[in-house]
Amino acid sequence: MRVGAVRYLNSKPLIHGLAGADGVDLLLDLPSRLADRLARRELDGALIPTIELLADPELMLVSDACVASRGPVRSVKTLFRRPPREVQKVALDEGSRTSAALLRVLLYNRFGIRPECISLPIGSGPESVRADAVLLIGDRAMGADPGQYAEVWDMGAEWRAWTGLPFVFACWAAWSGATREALAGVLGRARDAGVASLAQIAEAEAPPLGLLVGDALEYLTHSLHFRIEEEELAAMGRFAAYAAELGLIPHDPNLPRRLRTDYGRPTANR
Ligand SMILES: C=C(O[C@@H]1C=C(C(=O)O)C=C[C@H]1O)C(=O)O
Repeated sequence: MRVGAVRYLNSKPLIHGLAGADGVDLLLDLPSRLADRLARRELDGALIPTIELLADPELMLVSDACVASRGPVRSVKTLFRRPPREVQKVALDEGSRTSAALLRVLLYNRFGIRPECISLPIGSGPESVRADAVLLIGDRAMGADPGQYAEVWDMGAEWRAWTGLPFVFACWAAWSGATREALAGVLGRARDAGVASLAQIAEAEAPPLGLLVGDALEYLTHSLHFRIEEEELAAMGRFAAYAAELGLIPHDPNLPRRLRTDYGRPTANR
């Protein structure tokens, strides 16, 4: 099976051990590109930005393994050059879909703002764009220097403060129930093995990213949450409702069915 996953530090615990898994052909890319590849059916399943799953009535959640946070996430930030309530133009990290939608949802609901949106290419830093705010995700967001900005939002913390809920940034999705049956167990086991090996992952991954091992371990252990539980499901539903209200995705009355996580049981009665 062709499976795509995000290459950031945040998803290493989900794919630790997956490369060697039987029948899994693993490909790593940016979250936004994985969503496009899954849409073109080049992949059977992929770890994609949550908003892409919420937006497509044919996609199904495949596993309860995810990239979420229950408070500050540290690797998804909006850097404001002027106060948030004055923002007119935002630059959105090319790798992001979900956090891009999250920023628009928060600006609209808190300040009634629908900003002009431009893309911040992967190879370009925040200083390269003229915008009132810049959204950065992934490893490069962790190192962003807050000193030179009017305000910095940690997007996990902002969502939590506003809704009281966790936030699910990325999750596994597939087109068919058959793929879901085949992948659910593999992905869940890979996550369990990864979460049991966070120290080892931090040690291997931190140096090339210019992070201290302790810092990377703290991020993987405390900032991130790798399992979709009741609260995460509620958060996905709430986020879908806000995004639909803003016209970013269609409203899908079947969403709860697509987000079921009672995998591994016979499909007949679903
Ligand atoms: C937590 C993060 O979540 C990422 C954010 C995504 C998005 O905004 O679309 C997609 C995948 C996640 O890996 C991060 O970038 O650090």
